[in-house]
Amino acid sequence: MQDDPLLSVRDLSVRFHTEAGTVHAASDVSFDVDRGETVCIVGESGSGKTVTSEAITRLVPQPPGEIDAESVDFEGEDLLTLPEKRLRTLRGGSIGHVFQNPQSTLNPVYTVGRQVVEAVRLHRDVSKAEAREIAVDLLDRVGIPKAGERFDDYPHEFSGGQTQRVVIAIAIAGEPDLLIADEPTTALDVTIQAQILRLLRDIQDEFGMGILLITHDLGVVAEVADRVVVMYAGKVMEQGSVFDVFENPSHPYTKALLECLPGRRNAAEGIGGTLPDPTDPPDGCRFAPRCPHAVDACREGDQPPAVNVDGADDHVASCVYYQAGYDATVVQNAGVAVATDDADDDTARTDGGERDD
Ligand SMILES: Nc1ncnc2c1ncn2[C@@H]1O[C@H](COP(=O)(O)OP(=O)(O)OP(=O)(O)O)[C@@H](O)[C@H]1O
Ligand code: NI
Repeated sequence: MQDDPLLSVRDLSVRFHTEAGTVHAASDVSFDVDRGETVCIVGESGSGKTVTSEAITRLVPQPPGEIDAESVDFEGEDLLTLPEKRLRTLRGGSIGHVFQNPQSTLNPVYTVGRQVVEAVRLHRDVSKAEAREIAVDLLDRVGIPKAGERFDDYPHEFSGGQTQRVVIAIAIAGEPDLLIADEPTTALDVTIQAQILRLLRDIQDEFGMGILLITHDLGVVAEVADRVVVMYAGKVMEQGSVFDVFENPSHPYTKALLECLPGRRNAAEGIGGTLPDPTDPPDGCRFAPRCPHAVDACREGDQPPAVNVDGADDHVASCVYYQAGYDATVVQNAGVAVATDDADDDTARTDGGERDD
């Protein structure tokens, strides 16, 4: 018997009604996050990662936003139709959220300790003194040295890496089952970045929570993901286990992204062209205008359905070439597979998603 996923998102779409027109920020996005699992949403800037993650708990302001979905199921409740009051209990409680801009999470006029205490008391019925104890413990656990002494310091007295640790402490204050972390390491240098990723992993091991991690950095994905959702221009292009997606990238967009990794063919140039206008996305596959393999069928109708690309039934790509009557080898054999025969270049290779510590 298999447990239901912790989070199950089906056909989630987010539009913004603006003076310039309707922005199609995310369209028919579907994925699951299991308990204890890390799912990464990856894609270029503007592909709809943040909007998707914030729509899960309906944080996208409506209006100008408009969220719809078949369902957004979290622990048996449909977040899409849940009363706002219940949703507020879940936010910061069962669902922790680390926002893309950590500075905006902390209020500069209150001490860090007070803000962690507030997060604790919001979701746990404890006295002030107990909350303080829990807060110090949380700060300690996320690696703030001498947490008790730092308790009454203000946010500006913390470095970027420490600020991110505090933000994570606040996000886990409610002992979440799901942690949504939006580019949690982007602003940090590589050493600190590695520490923060390790911290998230340690917390996950301890609490068994599911993590939805948003990043544009494939290096981060290789480091932490169990599964990967590749987004482009608001649509899911490909998804599968980290092993399948890195070893057998199947959508031309995923291949193009991987070719931009350090040491790869397009490391310097990046993917040619730009994202389509989100108020007027192209017909057919949204990547077609930049795709070297695009044929007429790629420019017609809707985004191609997600179809199984190999034996693994959870590895799917939304590409015309995997449909009956097309020769999938045209896209499968192109690109990354031939780009590297350099054994040193293992940036994109992972050990099948296994953790190496
Ligand atoms: N409040 C808003 N009003 C109008 N358009 C918006 C709004 N918020 C986001 N968008 C648009 O939605 C699209 C997706 O944005 P989103 O922030 O989700 O991208 P992202 O993948 O998170 O990018 P980044 O890597 O830069 O964080 C973009 O075209 C963006 O301009
Ligand atoms: Ni974002």
